[in-house]
Order: sequence, then structure tokens, then C-alpha cells
Amino acid sequence: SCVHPDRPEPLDLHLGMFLPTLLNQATPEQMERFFTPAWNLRIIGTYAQTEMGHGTHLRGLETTATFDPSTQEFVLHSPTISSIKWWPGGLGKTSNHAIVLAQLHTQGRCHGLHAFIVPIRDMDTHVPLPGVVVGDIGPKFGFSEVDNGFLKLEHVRIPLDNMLMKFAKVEPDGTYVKPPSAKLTYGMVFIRSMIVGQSALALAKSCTIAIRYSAVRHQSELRPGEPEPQILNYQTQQHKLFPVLAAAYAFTFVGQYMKDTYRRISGDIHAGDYSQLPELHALSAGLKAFTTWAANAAIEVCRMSCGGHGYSRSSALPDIYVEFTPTCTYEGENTVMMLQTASRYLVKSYRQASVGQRLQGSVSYLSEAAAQRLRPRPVSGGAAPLSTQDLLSLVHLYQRRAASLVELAAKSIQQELQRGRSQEEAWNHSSIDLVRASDAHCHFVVVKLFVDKLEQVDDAAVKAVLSTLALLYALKGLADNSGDFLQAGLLTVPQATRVSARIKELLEELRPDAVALVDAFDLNDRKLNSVLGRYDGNVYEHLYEWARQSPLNATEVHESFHKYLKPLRSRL
Ligand SMILES: CCCCCCCCCC/C=C\CCCCCCCCCC(=O)SCCNC(=O)CCNC(=O)[C@H](O)C(C)(C)COP(=O)(O)OP(=O)(O)OC[C@H]1O[C@@H](n2cnc3c(N)ncnc32)[C@H](O)[C@@H]1OP(=O)(O)O
Ligand SMILES: Cc1cc2nc3c(=O)[nH]c(=O)nc-3n(C[C@H](O)[C@H](O)[C@H](O)COP(=O)(O)OP(=O)(O)OC[C@H]3O[C@@H](n4cnc5c(N)ncnc54)[C@H](O)[C@@H]3O)c2cc1C
Repeated sequence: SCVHPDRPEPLDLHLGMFLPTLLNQATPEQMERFFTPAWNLRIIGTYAQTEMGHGTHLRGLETTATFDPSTQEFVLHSPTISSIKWWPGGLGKTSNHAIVLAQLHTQGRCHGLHAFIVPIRDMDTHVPLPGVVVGDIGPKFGFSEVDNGFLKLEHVRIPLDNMLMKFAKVEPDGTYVKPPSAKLTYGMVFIRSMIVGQSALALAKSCTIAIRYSAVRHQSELRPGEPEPQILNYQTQQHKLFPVLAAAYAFTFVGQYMKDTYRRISGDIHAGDYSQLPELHALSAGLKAFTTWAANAAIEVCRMSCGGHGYSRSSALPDIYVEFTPTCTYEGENTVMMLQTASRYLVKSYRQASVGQRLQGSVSYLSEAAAQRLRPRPVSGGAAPLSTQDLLSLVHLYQRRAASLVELAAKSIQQELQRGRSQEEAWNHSSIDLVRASDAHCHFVVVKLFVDKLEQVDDAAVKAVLSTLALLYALKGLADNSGDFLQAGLLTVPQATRVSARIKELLEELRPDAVALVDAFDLNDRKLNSVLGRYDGNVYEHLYEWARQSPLNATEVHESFHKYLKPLRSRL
């Protein structure tokens, strides 16, 4: 369960960030000194980057690490209340070490953020070490299993060799040696890539519960005098749940692609080839934001589609939501990640394509769009014919929508500059367009990867049903974002009407396979932990049993009667 924990755990940061950061940024000597004991849980670590005053703005982090050549040590210090490390998972009570991100000062100069391994608790007694003030930040929206903590460092001294020096170095005389690329110290790409797969898992769990429950729940009347129908037969219920089902499959394929891309490019980086790091950063940042926002909303759709019992923790849906929703904030707040993808990749690529550069990777379509702009526009200028059956033409439609929104954002910046605004102001006054461009780019990537995956499916029946899901995912996205497509001249109102009609047909086509498609996720009852989503569909008996086990029912007359109600009654 450590690879994909079902519930947040105090060791998540140790496994998910402390160990991977050592792998990516420690020297062989440091691996020997720290990784082995960390792997054996002698050392338990966390990743302490965020401070009370800064989480997003890394360059604004205030914790300092000042090199003292006379003692060959770094002095770690929290200079202000806002510099106190705040939020790191497992920091409050579990960890005895932390990878602390601090502004490196040596020979009177600041060289920016670097990573330092700081012992924070005694390895035997677990008592905080001198100069270390550490504790839990208090109750949260959820994540109650995790002791997210605070860490105040008061001139804490660590050896020179505790700075992670695989890339940047400090010599014994205090000389700073730059890393081959400043971007290597950012990190965080690993977890962002993993989170894409977490989005898929959260969707798969949620729609499994909601669709199974919708197959056993009977309610109301469809035809007078007939038995109450399964709620899964209502078109509105299908319209809520089947697009979520399609997204669960789409994100599963994207999650696999993201993991494979991370492995491939991080392998190149370990071999000294940093050329693909911008694509990896942009892709992981954008897809992390795109998939978590979509999954976050979809979990709530699944919960509400189960009526009152969806609100009971016996459904597991409230817990899935509470545990998933912080993914939109941590590991890079989603808006900020979308802006990164747009500003640091899409607009830069657009400008390169506009001067004729042939682009590679996920933005190669911007070269085609630039070439298209140079060709005379067709006289009709109208939208191309729309096929609601041809997946490749839909992929092309999403590609053109993305190209259009990237161009719109780039032109907005240009217009703001022409109005006399500074670079920074021009970008800020175009940031809504930049987020839209990133969203459209990621949406195109997801649709394309879904359709590409179908080419790898040999079984005709499986390919047919996955093609139906892919069609539903693409057409539902088109309907939900029809404004973008209409504004870009890629869709007409009659075509939008046809899309809505086709979606209704697809819902009907998917109805017979819906339960089998969630069973195919193969999420056993233990993993689902949901009375509503039980494989045997025996909901009511187990719901009653679940309630009977509630602690409040341990006694027939609760002590509150004697403590409060009875005395209250006697005073009235
Ligand atoms: C050994 C294995 C062990 C077993 C493994 C088990 C498997 C996993 C187990 C899993 C178990 C549990 C799962 C884990 C659970 C996790 C629980 C919660 C974790 C939450 C942790 C956190 O939240 S950590 C803190 C996260 N914080 C952030 O992400 C901060 C966000 N802010 C930023 O990133 C930056 O401020 C910014 C990028 C937004 C802006 O920074 P800055 O202004 O300095 O940069 P610029 O925009 O000017 O860009 C400069 C150039 O740098 C490039 N760039 C930026 N970021 C990166 C990056 N990350 N990587 C690469 N490149 C980057 C940017 O593109 C610019 O480039 P140029 O344009 O070329 O100049
Ligand atoms: C459950 C949980 C676990 C966490 N675990 C860890 C951990 O283990 N280690 C760790 O170091 N941190 C951890 N964090 C902290 C997390 O990484 C930060 O909360 C996150 O990076 C967001 O930063 P922030 O809180 O400063 O929000 P802010 O950046 O202050 O965001 C507030 C608002 O400002 C907006 N905003 C900020 N900057 C910009 C910008 N440039 N342009 C436009 N809008 C902007 C955001 O979009 C957002 O709407 C955790 C957080 C949570 C909730």
C-alpha cells in the first residue's frame, strides 16, 4: 500500500518525497550516509519547503542556511514568524530528519534555494534537538492521519556535507559551485507526475461506488404502475456518471503516460541530458492541475448522485473527497501550475513557432498552427464539417482549440504591452487567458492520449466500448467548453445541437456495460471501503449493520440523557 496508499499516512512524505529527493539530489556519499538508514526507517524524513508566509513563491522563502568556513558548518535559521516551516507532512511528531529548503548564503552572497538535511529529533529519544522547535499545525479539513507540522530553526548547525550536493556545491573555503542547470534544484516533478495517476484512482473509486449503487438503488416511477426503476436508468443519472467513468479511463491512460515520460526524461537527466526538463515540468505541472481539478469536481458529482447515503461515511465518498481535494493545492497550487505551463512553455513555444521553428513533443501542433496562419484562409471561413463519430477529427478539433487559445493569450500579452503596460503587468492582465490556454492544451493531450491508446487495444469488443467512452469524453468536453470552440470558429450552433444529441445516444449505448466497466477497475471491497459500492450489491443489510456498529449505539440510552436532557427537563 506504500506505493499507492489508500489513505494518507504519516510516512507518505518519507516515501513520496524524502527518499526520492535523496535519490535525485544526493551524492553517492550522502546516499550511503542517509538513504540506507532512511530506507530502514532509522531515519524518518519529510520535505520542508513551505513556510507560514510562502508556499508558492519559492524565491520568497526566508529560511537561511549560512556557511561558516571556520567550523565547516551551515547555520540554519528561521529569521521571522513567517519563515517558520509550515505544512510538511509527518513533520509534527513523526520525522526525526527534514530536507529543509533554505536560501544559501556563503562568502557574503545569497545563491538562492538549496536543500539541506537537518536532524530535528534525537534518534533514540525522539526529543527535539537543541535549537529545534517542532510540532503539529493543528486540525485540518482532513488528512487527520497525517501530522502536518511546523518547524522553527534557531541557529541550528549542520555539517557542510548535509547540503545535498549532487548538482550545486559549496567548497570547504565557502566557494559556491553552480549546478549544471538552476532548474534541477526545483524538484517536485516526481510527485506531480504521480498525482496524475492518483486522480485516475480517485475517479475510478468514486464512479465504481456511484455506478454500482445506482444499479441497486430503485427509486420513483418511470412508467406509472410499474416497479420503481434502477436510478441508473434515469438519463440525468447517466449524464452525471458516465462522463466520470470515461474520465476515469482517460486519466488512467494519461497517468501511465505521465509515469513513463517521467521515467524516460529523469533517466536522460541522470545521464546529463537536461533538454527535456522543460517539457517534463510543463506537462507534469499542467496535467497535475488539469486532472486534479476535474477529479475533485467529479468526486462530488458521484457523492451527490447517491442521495442521502452518499453523504454517509459508509459510502466512502466523503473520505475520498476530503483526502483528494488538497491535491489541487499541494505540490503546486493548480492555478499557479497552469500559469507555469502557459507562461514558461506554451507562449514561449508559440513565439518560437511564429518565427518558423519546428516544435517537438506535446506542442508540435503550434508549428502546424503557425504554418496555417501563413496560408490564405478559406473563403467560407466557417467551421469544418463535424463528425460526432470520428475520434481523430475530434482530436484535431481539440488541437485547434488549444492553438487558438494559446494564440489568444499570446496576443493579449502583446496588446497589453502595446497599451504601455510593463512585461509583468501585461502577463498578469492576461493570466485568465493563460490559464484557459493551459487548460485547453492539457485537455487536447488527454483526448489525444485516450485515442492513441485505442490503437493498442486488440480485442474488438473492448476496443468498441473504449471507443464509445472516448467519444463520450471528447463530446462531453466539447459541450462543456462549447464557448471556446464557437469563439474559435471551430463549431456552429447546429453542430453543438448535434453534439448534445449524440451524447444522449452514447449514454444509452453505455448503459448495458456500465457496471462491467467499473468492475474492470478491479477495486476490491477492502480498497473501496464502501457499503454502497460493495461488489455483491447487498447494500441495505450492510448499511444497517454499519450503523448498528456506530459508537453512539454502544448503549441504548446515551449518557447525554442523564447528563443534559434529564436535568434540563427538571428545570423547565
Ligand atoms: C526510492 C523510492 C521510494 C519509494 C517511492 C514510493 C512511491 C511513492 C509513494 C507515494 C506515497 C505517498 C505519496 C506522496 C503524498 C504527498 C502528500 C502531499 C505532498 C505535498 C508536498 C508539497 O506540497 S511540497 C511543496 C510544493 N510547493 C510547490 O510546488 C511550490 C510551487 N511554486 C513553484 O514551483 C515556483 O514558485 C514557480 C515555478 C511557480 C515559480 O518559481 P520561480 O519564480 O523561481 O520560477 P520561474 O517561473 O521564474 O521559472 C524559472 C525557470 O525554471 C523553470 N522551472 C520552474 N519550476 C520548475 C520545476 N519544478 N522543474 C523544472 N523547471 C522548473 C521554469 O520553466 C523556468 O524555466 P525557463 O523559462 O526556461 O527559464
Ligand atoms: C494537505 C497538505 C499537505 C502539504 N504538505 C506539504 C509538504 O509536505 N511539504 C511542503 O513543503 N508543503 C506542503 N504543503 C504546502 C503546499 O505545498 C502549499 O500550500 C502550496 O504550495 C500552496 O502554497 P500556499 O499555501 O502559499 O498558497 P498561495 O500561493 O498563497 O495561494 C493562495 C492563492 O494565491 C494564488 N496565487 C499565488 N501565487 C500566484 C501567482 N503567481 N499568480 C496567480 N495566483 C497566485 C493561488 O492561485 C491561490 O488562489 C501541503 C499543503 C497541504 C494543504
